[in-house]
Amino acid sequence: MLSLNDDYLAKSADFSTQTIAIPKFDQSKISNSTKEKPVWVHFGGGNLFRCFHAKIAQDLINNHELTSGVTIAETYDDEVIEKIYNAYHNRILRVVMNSDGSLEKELLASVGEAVYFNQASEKGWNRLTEIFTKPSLQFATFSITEKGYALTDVSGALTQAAKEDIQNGPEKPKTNMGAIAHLLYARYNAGKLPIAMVSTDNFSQNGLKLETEVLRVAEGWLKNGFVDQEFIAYLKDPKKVSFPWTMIDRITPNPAQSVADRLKSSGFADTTILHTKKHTNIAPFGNTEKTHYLVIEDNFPNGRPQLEKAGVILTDRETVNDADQMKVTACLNPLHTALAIYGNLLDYTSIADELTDDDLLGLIKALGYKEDLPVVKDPKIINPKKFIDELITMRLPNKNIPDTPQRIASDTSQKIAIRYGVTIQHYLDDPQLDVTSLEFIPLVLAGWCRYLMGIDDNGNEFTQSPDPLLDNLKSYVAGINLSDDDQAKIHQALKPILANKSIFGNDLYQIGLGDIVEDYFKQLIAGKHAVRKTLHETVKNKK
Ligand SMILES: NC(=O)c1ccc[n+]([C@@H]2O[C@H](COP(=O)([O-])OP(=O)(O)OC[C@H]3O[C@@H](n4cnc5c(N)ncnc54)[C@H](O)[C@@H]3O)[C@@H](O)[C@H]2O)c1
Ligand SMILES: O=P(O)(O)OC[C@@H](O)[C@@H](O)[C@H](O)[C@H](O)CO
Repeated sequence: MLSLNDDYLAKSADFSTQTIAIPKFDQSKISNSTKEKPVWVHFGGGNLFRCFHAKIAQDLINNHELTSGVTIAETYDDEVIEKIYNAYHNRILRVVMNSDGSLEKELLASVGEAVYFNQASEKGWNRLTEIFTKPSLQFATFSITEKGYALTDVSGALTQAAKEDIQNGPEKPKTNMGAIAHLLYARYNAGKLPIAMVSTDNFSQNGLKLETEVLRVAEGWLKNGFVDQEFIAYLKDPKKVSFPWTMIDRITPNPAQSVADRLKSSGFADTTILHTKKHTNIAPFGNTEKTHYLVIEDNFPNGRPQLEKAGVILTDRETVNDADQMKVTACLNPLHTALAIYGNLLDYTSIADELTDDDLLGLIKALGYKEDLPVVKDPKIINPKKFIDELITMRLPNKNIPDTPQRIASDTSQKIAIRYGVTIQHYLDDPQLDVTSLEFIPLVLAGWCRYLMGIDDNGNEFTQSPDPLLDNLKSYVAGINLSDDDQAKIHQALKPILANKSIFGNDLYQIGLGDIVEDYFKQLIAGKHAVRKTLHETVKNKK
């Protein structure tokens, strides 16, 4: 059996027999230069990083475009560093799952160092702080999930941790954004060194969000006398600290047992999937799809490697924003979340299987083509109609991709405003359009309220995916039972959810959608199999 920890250069013939591509470089040299002259730090070493960013770095190192590797900084899950990075010499087996059933395998050794960067670990905290004082550091990327940026709670007020960070100053903040502001303060004190801070998380204007939240902490420190105005000026000077916007697209499911089994039977030993206490599902291997897009605003004040040589599109902010709005708010992620919600209610555990269900296929087609596409601005670099066509006909139905509605349903409360709220806002802003003409977005939002009940369409309980607001949201619908048809009771249960601007971007009642969602919800709870019936009738009538 071959292992990730084997000497891949000495055993290159064995790796070749198993059709595993190997690095063209000596990992120890790259690790040393990463430690001495770090260039690229990545926050959140989860599956997306392992399958996408790490491969970009590997291609650049292979082609001598990058002379040091990536430093992983994990702020959240210490098990990931210890049991997945360090235990395997920071290596990754990346598997691309083609639609013809074949697997493309590559051993990635582009991570040079992996650090648990959390105030609970003095060693990791000091090490990353030191890295941020190095002039060689050019940029940091992030894939820490949408909730990783939060400083406020559901009511829009600062969380307790955020208040404490602002109160206690830059030494040892607890929140991610406080910790990032701490690092930038160290970089400022090291000579106002330049850097690009590049969010690659799935939400519109992700760079702006990162910038706003870091500044929120820093300005709190200014007010409390911990930092001077010059630090704020440094953060706001794009020639010193930039926050480029990005669009990232690559369906990267959690590592799947089916892939582990295929690797094992081909003679690869490291296939144990780890489910951490903090709910990260991760393994020595990562599995991803072939299709991918990474579009980044070209604003790197300390320079950058030739990322375009590894397939990254570098462009201006407007084009990034258009591409991102196209993908995240219209042509992919809203369709994904619709499949996640209805997939759970209808007991699906595979996205590819859902695509064989005419009602679900009809739902995402109606959402994408009828309601989202008309308000999408063409980013020019990717054609929106072709993008949906490719998604619906090739990417989602790929049976070789083990993606699940359960993965996509995690943190839905954090994603609704982005995945549906932006389109709703376009309908509100355009005098030619009528927001109350929308049918499928309200059907999905009603489906989400139905999902919060934790009862599937057969009347059985199902396990909901993790979500920071889940307990709170579930409490509102706790008194609702299947077959309830008391409109006042339904209204009382749904009002605190549907009126919440931080979830939807608007109070849905104020814009005329609240009653439409309530109406669908009433149909969806009409009894067992009412979800199927409502979905079928709504989709059928619109074909
Ligand atoms: N997986 C995909 O298909 C995909 C594609 C495009 C974009 N994305 C973006 O990347 C993000 C991560 O996806 P993934 O597949 O790597 O997920 P994952 O579950 O494999 O990894 C999540 C990573 O984020 C960290 N994390 C989780 N909660 C955190 C918190 N509160 N604060 C800081 N770090 C936290 C985890 O420790 C882990 O490193 C997504 O949320 C999304 O924004 C994912
Ligand atoms: O990663 P999340 O949790 O923001 O969303 C789940 C999926 O919709 C997402 O990961 C997609 O697979 C991805 O956006 C495809 O590029």
